[in-house]
Amino acid sequence: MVEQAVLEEVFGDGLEVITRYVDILANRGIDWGLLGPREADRLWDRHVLNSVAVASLIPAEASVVDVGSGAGLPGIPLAIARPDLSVVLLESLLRRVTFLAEVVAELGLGDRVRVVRGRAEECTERFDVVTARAVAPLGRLVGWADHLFLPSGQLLALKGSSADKEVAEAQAVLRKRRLVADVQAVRAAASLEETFVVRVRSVSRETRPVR
Ligand SMILES: C[S@@+](CC[C@H](N)C(=O)[O-])C[C@H]1O[C@@H](n2cnc3c(N)ncnc32)[C@H](O)[C@@H]1O
Repeated sequence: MVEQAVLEEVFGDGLEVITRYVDILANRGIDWGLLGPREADRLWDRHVLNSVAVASLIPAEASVVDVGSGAGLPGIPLAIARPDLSVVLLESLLRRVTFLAEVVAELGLGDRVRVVRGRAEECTERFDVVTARAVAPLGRLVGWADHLFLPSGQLLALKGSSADKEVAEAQAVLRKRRLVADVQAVRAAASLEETFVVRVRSVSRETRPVR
């Protein structure tokens, strides 16, 4: 069980809202089949805090699109932990979009969080940051979503222990698209276990001269 003090450190004024979200996941999320029944006991650490670990890589006031958001991970915990962000939850399946729209309204996040139904490949908006968790292997994900981030932006794929292997396997796709990837170790709070995020950026951004 995660200590209350850690949750306060991570979510600050958003603690009551994230607690309501976890309660929704534990009930409606499982009833609707969006999460397996065995996830009920590990929602905080395996899902919510794992999602928020990526926050340290996201610049202030960024626009974020969470591709394949499912039940709202990582997009909803990120939006609650980081009130400076504006977040689009992009999801292709109608049932999940219906769930997301209900939850965003109930949690009062509608001014900063927008739910969009569609496939990443077909989305024409651009964002500072693309997030994705448990959506597709890195090479395929990059093919679907690299047009979604601005030239100065980045794609952050929450990959955990498979991060290095996925980067190695995606090298051909990355080179072809003039992208570079590195693996960042992140954690939601100093006392929590680290996880690994693949950060994908454009080569031109990496080599741009510093003025
Ligand atoms: C395994 S779920 C993961 C959901 C959530 N990100 C999580 O970590 O729990 C993958 C989700 O991605 C969605 N998805 C798959 N391909 C997609 C695409 N090309 N564009 C948008 N959503 C997609 C699926 O409908 C599904 O909800």
